[in-house]
Amino acid sequence: MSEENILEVKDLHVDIHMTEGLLTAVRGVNFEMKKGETLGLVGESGCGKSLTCKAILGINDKKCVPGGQILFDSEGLGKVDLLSLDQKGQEIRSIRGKEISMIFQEPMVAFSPMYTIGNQINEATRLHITKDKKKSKEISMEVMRKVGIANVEKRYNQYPHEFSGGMLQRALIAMALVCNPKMLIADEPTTALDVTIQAQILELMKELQKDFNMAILFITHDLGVVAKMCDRVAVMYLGKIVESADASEIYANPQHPYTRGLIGSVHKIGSAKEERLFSIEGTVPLAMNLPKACGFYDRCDARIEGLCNRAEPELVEIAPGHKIACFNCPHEACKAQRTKVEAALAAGKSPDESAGNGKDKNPSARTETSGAGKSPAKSIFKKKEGGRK
Ligand SMILES: Nc1ncnc2c1ncn2[C@@H]1O[C@H](COP(=O)(O)OP(=O)(O)OP(=O)(O)O)[C@@H](O)[C@H]1O
Repeated sequence: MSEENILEVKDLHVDIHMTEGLLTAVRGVNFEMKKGETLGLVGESGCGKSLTCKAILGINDKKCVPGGQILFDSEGLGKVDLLSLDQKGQEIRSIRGKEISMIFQEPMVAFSPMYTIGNQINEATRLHITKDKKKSKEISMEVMRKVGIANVEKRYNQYPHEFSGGMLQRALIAMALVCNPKMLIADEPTTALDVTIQAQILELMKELQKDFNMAILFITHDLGVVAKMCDRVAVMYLGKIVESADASEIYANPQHPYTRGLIGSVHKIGSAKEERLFSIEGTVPLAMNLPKACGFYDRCDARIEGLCNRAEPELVEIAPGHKIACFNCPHEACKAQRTKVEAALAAGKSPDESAGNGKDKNPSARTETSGAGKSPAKSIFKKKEGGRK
């Protein structure tokens, strides 16, 4: 594990054993996070973002089975593979909540309505920092002040229903930060808030990140939030990362057709009124019995027939720090992968060694198995009918 990294996720898989069959929800995800940086994990609903995060914390359902490696630079345990730890054992519990914290999108669900806010923040303080009641209350109140909760003495003894949505999200952030974690996982932390409160919370998170010098893994489908918050971005589709780069590079120079679609679907302030928003036709297919093909094939307007429906591209680096998994990309590294896979297919060999995860159950070409009941799309980027005038 590299010295500058706090986290390295290597070939992460999450398989879900359903009565209908095996759902390969996360299919070989690789990324790393440097100390103190913010990485945005972006993608549509159902592409595997939350399962990836829950695998890091070891809080996935029993039926969701992770594989691969999640290396974490822990204070107490040194460099450790989180997946090798007993997911209910003492070691992972000494990391979860203390060294790695998480905030969710729904603070109302995260807090129990039965206990006061102070009591719940204090629970983490007592568990991980000090058993001394007076001291732990002081620490909890201090962090409540830090996240901008006024009148802390009164607020400490109030119940969740007495807090507004924005204030409750601040309290949730306080609970996540009370142990001074090295890493924070923020799963859509502002989705449930209105835009002005959203902006305040994002600003607060940025300030606190500097104060606490922590890395943030930011899960979102909102590219506006990514632009504001993230140093780097990993775009996920159907359980895989299809593009990753610095945030500024992703916006200036998106290469994967899916990333271009996501960016095109965000309205930019200052753009002409007549300019219409793009929508990506179809939905993320269900990752069950996937054929050997690019996961985005059915929705892609840049697909290459006979190739994208027969092999799955791997992530290749096209510029320092910029990776993409697409056969139809003009960069040399992508062209080299394409040539190799085409040669393997022409020779009647499996292209698995050149590209594709080789774990798919159905080796047939992707024809009718489009998943999620979609008809094969002619173009993914359909201009919205009756767009802005
Ligand atoms: N406990 C579970 N049981 C069955 N299927 C699950 C479970 N958790 C997740 N899935 C499925 O795994 C896939 C990935 O889910 P995940 O929650 O990681 O997606 P996501 O990208 O975080 O979406 P969202 O933005 O909606 O949270 C989806 O098809 C989802 O329905």
